[in-house]
Amino acid sequence: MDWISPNSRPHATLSQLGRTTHATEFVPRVNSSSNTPASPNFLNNSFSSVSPSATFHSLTKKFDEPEHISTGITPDTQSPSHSIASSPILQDKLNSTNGSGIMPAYHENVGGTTYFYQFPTTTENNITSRVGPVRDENDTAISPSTSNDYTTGKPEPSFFISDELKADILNRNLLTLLQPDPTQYPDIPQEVDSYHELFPLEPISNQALHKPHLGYQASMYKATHIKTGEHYCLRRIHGFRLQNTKCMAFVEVWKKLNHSNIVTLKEVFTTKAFGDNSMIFVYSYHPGSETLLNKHFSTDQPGYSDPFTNDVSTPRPYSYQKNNLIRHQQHNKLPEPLIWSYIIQLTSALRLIHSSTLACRSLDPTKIILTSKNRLRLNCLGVMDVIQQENNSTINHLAFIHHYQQEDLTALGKLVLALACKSTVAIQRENISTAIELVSRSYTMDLRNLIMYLLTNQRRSVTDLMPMIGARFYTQLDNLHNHIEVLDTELCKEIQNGRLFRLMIKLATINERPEFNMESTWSETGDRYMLKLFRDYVFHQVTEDGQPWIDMAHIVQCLNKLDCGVPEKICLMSRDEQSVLVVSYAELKHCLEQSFQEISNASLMHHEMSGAEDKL
Ligand SMILES: Nc1ncnc2c1ncn2[C@@H]1O[C@H](COP(=O)(O)OP(=O)(O)OP(=O)(O)O)[C@@H](O)[C@H]1O
Repeated sequence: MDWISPNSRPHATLSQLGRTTHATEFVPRVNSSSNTPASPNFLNNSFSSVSPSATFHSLTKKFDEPEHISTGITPDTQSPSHSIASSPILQDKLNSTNGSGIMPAYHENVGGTTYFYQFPTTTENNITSRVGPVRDENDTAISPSTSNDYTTGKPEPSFFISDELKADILNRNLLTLLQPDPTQYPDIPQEVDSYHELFPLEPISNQALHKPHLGYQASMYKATHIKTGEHYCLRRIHGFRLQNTKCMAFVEVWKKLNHSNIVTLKEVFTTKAFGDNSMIFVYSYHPGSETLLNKHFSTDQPGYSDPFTNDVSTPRPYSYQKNNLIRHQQHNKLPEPLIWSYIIQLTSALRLIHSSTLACRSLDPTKIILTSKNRLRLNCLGVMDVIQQENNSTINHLAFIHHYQQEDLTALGKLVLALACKSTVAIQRENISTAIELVSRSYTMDLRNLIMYLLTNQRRSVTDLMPMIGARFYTQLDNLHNHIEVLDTELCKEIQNGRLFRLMIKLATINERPEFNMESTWSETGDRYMLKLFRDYVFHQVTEDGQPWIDMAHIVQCLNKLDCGVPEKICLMSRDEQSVLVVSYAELKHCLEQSFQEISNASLMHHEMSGAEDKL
């Protein structure tokens, strides 16, 4: 560190000054005052190690290759003057040295050859306009991942998570945090067992006639666990009185099932909180999910109509109906890879269920939920076991498991047929042969054979389906791995951002702290003064005409270098321009750690707040 104007840095200690290493590496001349120890040849000297690309193209490069900066593990430590090039404050000062407003020339010796460079004029080199897009504070302009690079088809690199993923995550967070309006839902209890903040996931009215579980009415709520704050999905079976606890044996087995295509059952209990005897099944909550019925068979979707539904008011000849079906199928059919993806996920879940001596027993489009990227999960598992055990307590349901498993496979066949015809009516007995014919016309024989196997064979097993799926399994696996890779890349970015965020917490905790240890000027003196100037250097740069200059690349690069504590030196200037410090990132890092440690220790001592430092 070089101390250029001592009078404006009151409390610098000798030891701090003594930490200075190889200070002559970069000695800027900020003004021409006689007490400045800089050499008259400073401009030439100071840029002697600059490579042209690192100077003139630094900003462009940063935007071209932001990943290098955001990862920042090995920041460029070779070009101290890079800091000057990217600092309009210093450029301003350097401009003023020749009074012409044009940056002076400098030269560089590379392998014995001297290259001469001249800074572009201010208008050409208008930093603000060069970095114009970054001025969007919502980072939309600096995170070009929103827009694809249409020439290459690849998303442009960004410092931040992609907009699509961000929107998906934010949407899920939003749905998770939704709070019920008590005036809108006065009948919903405040608390149900260990859960509160119940929020209905479907309209509650008009449900009295809708009895999806063997004649029992059901409703679905999002809820928060009182103790853990975690979110769950409560399926309430209305008016259900549990007489014996035999069924709990099933519940225990279901609770142990953990599979990526199953909505996990957490617990089951009875309650009178709703004013009746209700049975509550607690499931994991998957925000933003919709049922398969809603996704592919809902008449609410614009343009959807079930092709197998006849208009009874205008009867048509059979040939007309058939042609109509074929035409409809050609225009509306689901892509075959999507159907196979569903088959793979469903059979994967069924495989685990059946091998656990259980049966799904509710394999229909209302009991399958979908989240983004066509992730499918079997829902409401265990409900049928509990209800049926209660209704027929004398029957040994375990003995019927094989039969139920066969029913699952028939249900799977019907579901695949319904998907392939995009019709829930297609699976009615009178429509099945037409539906199969449609599938033969529109899809591969493999799909038809799978449906036929499931709908016609007597003794079937889910493992028999694996050879029929065949190499499509590899495609599914490949897609998943590719998706994991995308998420991994996004996660890497956010890890780096988290690292910089922790660094900024430290800086912000120290900067402008009004009083510490009875010292009112603590944050303005000693090591902290350097950090204050550094904060200005990173965040408060202005252009020559005093306009704010915001360059994400500059900010990220500076923070990365600080985090690494590289030996590169930068020139910090006070706002009154009376003092200039030449200091290395290593020294700044040391100051930051020491100052934060001081605050952290005091905080622990006085408030017994644990682990602020460890967490950071
Ligand atoms: N585990 C869950 N996590 C998040 N949302 C869920 C979950 N289970 C269901 N949902 C959502 O709750 C809503 C209602 O689910 P429900 O199972 O009651 O569907 P439904 O079509 O009304 O079926 P039913 O005829 O059985 O009532 C659906 O929008 C569904 O996506």
